[in-house]
Amino acid sequence: MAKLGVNIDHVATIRQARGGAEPDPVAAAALAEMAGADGITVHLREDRRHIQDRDLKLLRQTVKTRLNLEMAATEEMVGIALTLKPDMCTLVPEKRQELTTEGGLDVRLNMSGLAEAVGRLQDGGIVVSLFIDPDPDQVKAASKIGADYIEIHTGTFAEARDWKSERAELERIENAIKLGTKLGLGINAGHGLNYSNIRKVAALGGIEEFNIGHSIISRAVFAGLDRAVRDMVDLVKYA
Ligand SMILES: CC(=O)[C@@H](O)[C@H](O)COP(=O)(O)O
Ligand SMILES: NCC(=O)COP(=O)(O)O
Repeated sequence: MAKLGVNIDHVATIRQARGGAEPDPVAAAALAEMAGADGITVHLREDRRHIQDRDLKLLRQTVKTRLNLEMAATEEMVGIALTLKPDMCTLVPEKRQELTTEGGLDVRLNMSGLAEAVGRLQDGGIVVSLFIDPDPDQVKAASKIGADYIEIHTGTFAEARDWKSERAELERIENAIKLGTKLGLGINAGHGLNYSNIRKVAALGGIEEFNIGHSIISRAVFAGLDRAVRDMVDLVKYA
């Protein structure tokens, strides 16, 4: 059965809109866990647009499931991770101007820098995942540099506007799952997944954990976080 990691960045986005103290992503993490989340995901961006260093410190002390820290493979972030020791680090590409992550890491192009970051994090006892597009060359490169997991970027699938491109992207995701599994990588997936499109990806099988944020927090605005997490847990586990 697949697991659900709840990304709580957008709770912090609302807090940062006023620069105050609420809503607190630390409280959101506790509620998500009580509703059945298997893990909590946060993206500490270099520009600190949502999650703050204070959140990360408190989450490390309070998260009872698993804490997955998404971050760029920079010196600053590797240092923070080695001090904080999240259960998993997911290395992601980051652009200052983007509204959200626009694609996967180019592992092939940045092999040596990423290999160094992966090695340093693993030496610190942290499990490392690489957020990549469902591209066989990127899957092979992730395996080559010793990543423990890949997180398959599902954003292109989520944005497909006709069945043909959606089916083509699902096929790419399925092939990436098969190849990654064959190479001994653990497989996670995420980005842009919601209450309608999750079934198709979950039904492929072979994905250990889905990281989902925006759609859950959006539903929580109307239905409450407990209901929103429970509904997604059901979809992820019983697709
Ligand atoms: C890496 C990824 O797919 C998402 O977790 C995303 O980067 C979350 O960060 P934002 O909420 O800033 O888009
Ligand atoms: N890595 C994907 C993630 O954590 C959540 O992405 P989204 O559901 O907010 O698009």
